[in-house]
Amino acid sequence: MTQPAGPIPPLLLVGCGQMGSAMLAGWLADGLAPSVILDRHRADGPAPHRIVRQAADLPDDFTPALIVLATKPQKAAAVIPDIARFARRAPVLSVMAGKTVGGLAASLADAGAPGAVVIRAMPNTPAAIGQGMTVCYAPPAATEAERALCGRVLSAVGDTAWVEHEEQMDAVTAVSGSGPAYVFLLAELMEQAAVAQGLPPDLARRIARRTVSGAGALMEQSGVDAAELRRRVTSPGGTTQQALAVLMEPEAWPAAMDAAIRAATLRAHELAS
Ligand SMILES: NC(=O)c1ccc[n+]([C@@H]2O[C@H](COP(=O)([O-])OP(=O)(O)OC[C@H]3O[C@@H](n4cnc5c(N)ncnc54)[C@H](OP(=O)(O)O)[C@@H]3O)[C@@H](O)[C@H]2O)c1
Ligand code: PRO
Repeated sequence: MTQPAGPIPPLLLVGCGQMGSAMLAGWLADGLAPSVILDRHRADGPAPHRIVRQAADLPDDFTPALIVLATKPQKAAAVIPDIARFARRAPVLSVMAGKTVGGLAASLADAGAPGAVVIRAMPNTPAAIGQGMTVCYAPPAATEAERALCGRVLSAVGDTAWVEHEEQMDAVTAVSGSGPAYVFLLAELMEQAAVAQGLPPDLARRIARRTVSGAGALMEQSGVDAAELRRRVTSPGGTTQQALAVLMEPEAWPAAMDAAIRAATLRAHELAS
């Protein structure tokens, strides 16, 4: 789908915690039209954007191009009545894990916004530096213009993809939504193991971080398959082969990653209700 060019249209960002502020950083870097950030913790924000602590501070005729819902899924029931009056005029883009389009639309209808358009997206925190991965789902009722609007907003913070089946969003959440945490854990564990081998902590931290970020950048820039890049590091009879024999045992990383993604997918499904 071709993304419209030009500035990112005015948003109402509801919830500006870890994910909301990561997206906001990316939007600010890409030229965000004057927008409103609704979050009870932020005291100030970058001009010309307006920070409000509560939805009641916004006038009834306030009409953003898009409402981005970035509170915890557990806060959905509390926040929806706050935004329903704006959702009568603007589509809602939810980044909440688990919460379904149908469930959110029903809650909005109960709160006075029948027929509100809800589109789902699952971004990740590298959005803060324009390196995010966001997967989106739009119900059949969403118009092409509404899809394009969400695509424009999300492509400002990285790569985007769409799924046809909403159920797939749970596995997406487990892989790319939560995924940065798995990569950061890898850096943590490599650092700890380096210290255990007698390296000074500062050097251990530096080489672990740089190895993870450098490998990620190489994978991105080369476009070569991860498995082939792995093979290029693995000299026959060398050190990597010894390490991979441990990690690639079926009961080691393959089983652990499969179980982890399964557990996260299940949790995303549970968060729907
Ligand atoms: N973190 C990630 O990597 C990530 C990735 C993809 C998607 N997500 C999704 O993004 C959403 C936010 O996650 P997060 O990690 O950013 O959570 P977070 O850091 O807790 O941010 C949510 C923010 O929204 C505020 N908030 C809650 N209710 C509000 C209300 N009624 N009015 C105004 N502000 C309100 C919260 O304040 P209080 O703390 O006072 O409630 C908090 O500042 C979740 O649904 C999550 O599934 C997160
Ligand atoms: N952070 C959210 C969670 O842990 C959703 C994906 C990443 O539930």
